[in-house]
Amino acid sequence: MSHPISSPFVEIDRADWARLAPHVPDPLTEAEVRRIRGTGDRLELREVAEVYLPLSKLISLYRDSAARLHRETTEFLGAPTHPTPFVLGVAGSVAVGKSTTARLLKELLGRWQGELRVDLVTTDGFLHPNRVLEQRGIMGRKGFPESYDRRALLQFVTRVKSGEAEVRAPVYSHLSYDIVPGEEIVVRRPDLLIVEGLNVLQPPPTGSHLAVSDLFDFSVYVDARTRAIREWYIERFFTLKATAFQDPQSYFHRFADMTDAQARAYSSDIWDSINGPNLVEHILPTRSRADLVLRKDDDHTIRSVLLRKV
Ligand SMILES: Nc1ncnc2c1ncn2[C@@H]1O[C@H](COP(=O)(O)OP(=O)(O)O)[C@@H](O)[C@H]1O
Ligand SMILES: CC(C)(COP(=O)(O)O)[C@@H](O)C(=O)NCCC(=O)O
Repeated sequence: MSHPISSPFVEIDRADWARLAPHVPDPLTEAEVRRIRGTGDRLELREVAEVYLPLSKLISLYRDSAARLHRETTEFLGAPTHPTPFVLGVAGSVAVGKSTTARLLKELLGRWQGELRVDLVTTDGFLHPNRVLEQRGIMGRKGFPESYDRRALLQFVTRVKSGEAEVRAPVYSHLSYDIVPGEEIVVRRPDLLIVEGLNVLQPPPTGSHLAVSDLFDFSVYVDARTRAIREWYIERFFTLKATAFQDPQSYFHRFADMTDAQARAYSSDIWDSINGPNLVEHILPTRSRADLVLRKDDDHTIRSVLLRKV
């Protein structure tokens, strides 16, 4: 008789998790929460206090432990070694709210123990430019593992993790729907690097030995029901249609004057042909590789936290 695979996580109900919150008076202002909150997300100050403060505390425990291990290893080797940045991965579907989570953690962790230098990099900068995607006939697979220059991403994180003084990453624009030629972000030996993207928890592709997730000291997967994320994607499309798409520079400007029926049909189609299949085939299977899962309800609020059994 085969046994069901038991979960690698313990699930902690939001109310129990909130009791672990350290006392931090006014961690962020309303204006800061508004600035951090992505289009369509419902992040509230209450969620910052109840969910993200305990999470920041936990991540800082992992960071302290990594620093201690580093000190002890240096002592053991009897040779000085430089401390390396702590690397945090944030994964999840398109439209699940990963970028809000990543921006919020950057803000909270940066203020946690004095002034920590935290840098945030999104993996869209490592997408192949549209020109290459077109050449390879994979424009309809933007966001799938093969649409990224995975080697360049791995090299980037390896160089940051190994303490290089200055490491550069390319930049993607949702406005032009492409890599921005000549633009880059520069990472200079941060204390902590956050790497956010759909595919950051992928195992190494066949023939490679290492994946970017092998360099993570901690990882968070933002999770919700697939049906709910589909609705969030479509709702966000409507909001973007009324805002970002109105910009004549936007790649999506041609959709700015769509009727509601056309917008629903078009965004459902993108979801059903690209983002939905990518979630089911590639992203969801990586959830169990995370150290922690934030599970959202259909109204976007975080319902529970799943923590890897240690
Ligand atoms: N076409 C677009 N135009 C402008 N902003 C966009 C567009 N698509 C997505 N965004 C923004 O880009 C960010 C990342 O979106 P996404 O990759 O879907 O991840 P998530 O919703 O999990 O943060 C979000 O803040 C979203 O609002
Ligand atoms: C740019 C993205 C692939 C996300 O990139 P990430 O930063 O997660 O690597 C995604 O937001 C996207 O634009 N997907 C293409 C399909 C669509 O237009 O929704």
